[in-house]
Amino acid sequence: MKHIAIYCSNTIDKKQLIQQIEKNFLSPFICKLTELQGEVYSSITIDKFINEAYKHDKIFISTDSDTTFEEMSSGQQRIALAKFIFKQNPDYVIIDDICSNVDKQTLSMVYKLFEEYLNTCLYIQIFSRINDILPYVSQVIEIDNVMGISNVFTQHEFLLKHTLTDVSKKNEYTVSHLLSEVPYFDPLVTMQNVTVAYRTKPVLHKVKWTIKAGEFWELRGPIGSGKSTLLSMIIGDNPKAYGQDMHLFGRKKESGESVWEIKKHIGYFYPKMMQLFNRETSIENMIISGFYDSIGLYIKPLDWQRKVAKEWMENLGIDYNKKNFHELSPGQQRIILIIRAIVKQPPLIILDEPTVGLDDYNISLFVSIINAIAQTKKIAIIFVSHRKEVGLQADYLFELQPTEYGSISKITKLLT
Ligand SMILES: Nc1ncnc2c1ncn2[C@@H]1O[C@H](COP(=O)(O)OP(=O)(O)OP(=O)(O)O)[C@@H](O)[C@H]1O
Repeated sequence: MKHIAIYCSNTIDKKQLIQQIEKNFLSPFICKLTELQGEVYSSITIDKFINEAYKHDKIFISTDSDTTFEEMSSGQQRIALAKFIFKQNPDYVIIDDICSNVDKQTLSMVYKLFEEYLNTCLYIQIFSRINDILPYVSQVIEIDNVMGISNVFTQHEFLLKHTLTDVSKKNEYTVSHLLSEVPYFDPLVTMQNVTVAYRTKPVLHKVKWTIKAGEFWELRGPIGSGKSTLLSMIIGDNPKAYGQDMHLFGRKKESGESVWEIKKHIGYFYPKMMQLFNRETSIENMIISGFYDSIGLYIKPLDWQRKVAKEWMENLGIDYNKKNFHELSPGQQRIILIIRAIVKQPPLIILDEPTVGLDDYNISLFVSIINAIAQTKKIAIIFVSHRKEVGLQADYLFELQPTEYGSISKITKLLT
């Protein structure tokens, strides 16, 4: 079987690309796919199944446990999708962004599963990070930003070209001039013996965490270990936070604060946010909505807010030349949403898997933005990723380690 890969930047609309592939976009290189049975391993498929399940009240992917597909963590959904795909006996699988959302151990399980069908199933990989290329891909097709084929390589030629070119073009920023007064709390967050279970399933066990002003934290843990659960309790979106020993921004939890009072002090990004934007909004308004903690802007922006948004975009060299947020690719949208999280200069920024779907260039852009903010020591950052992003200079590592009672926490000071 001659497996093939498409290398593209994150400006490409993957949904459209997948549709094109299904309609024989690659027919000069592989057999006609329209006559074959195909599946798509992608977060796009996961979102589609979840939407369909809500709309039709129907289960598309059943699970082995009593957790539904929608309730699963993003990594758990990835494995469930991979298993589901091979049960359909596909002739081909389009594999989009194979390394995202899973920890190392789970990724090797996914690799193994794909390797099992290597000789009977055709793989078409879509990737945006050079190191993600699957070893058994023989041909690589590079496409440009308008989905035209710009180069065709063997894997060896492709790797040779990209190791010779410096893909991680270094971006160096200073942002201290963009940050004026950041509200100061000491500490910002404390958690004592936080213990959470969903139905009978323990998730967090006696977790302790103190986050002080200006600290940069990396939060890691295997899939399903409770990272998003923990963050949603800080953000104020999870009812499990009630009854816990938590102090947020100088106040004990449940001392009469509203969710909006908490959100005022936090800028955040989490992957599911991408699905919440269903109105047409300009890029500028999307950034400014960060001042209001709304998703999209529903009132006229003030002049000073427009000025701040413009300064951030200019400082970071963002010129997508398009006015509508929806016209951007998911990768570009992520960068805009990260600026949206920063723009109000909150004392705490929470970024849950912000680099998923970004290409090598935008990862390096992201790393520089975050390092520049961290260096000001004014804003605390919590960054979650299964991948170690080269160059990111966190001060502390907060790890969740699963046990039979739920995940326990471990803190390590990092040497940067
Ligand atoms: N609403 C819910 N109902 C039932 N179980 C849930 C719910 N939300 C989360 N869970 C379960 O809690 C556990 C922790 O999920 P969480 O999303 O916090 O993990 P995570 O560490 O962020 O995982 P990942 O790295 O895969 O994103 C998972 O086993 C998940 O299935």
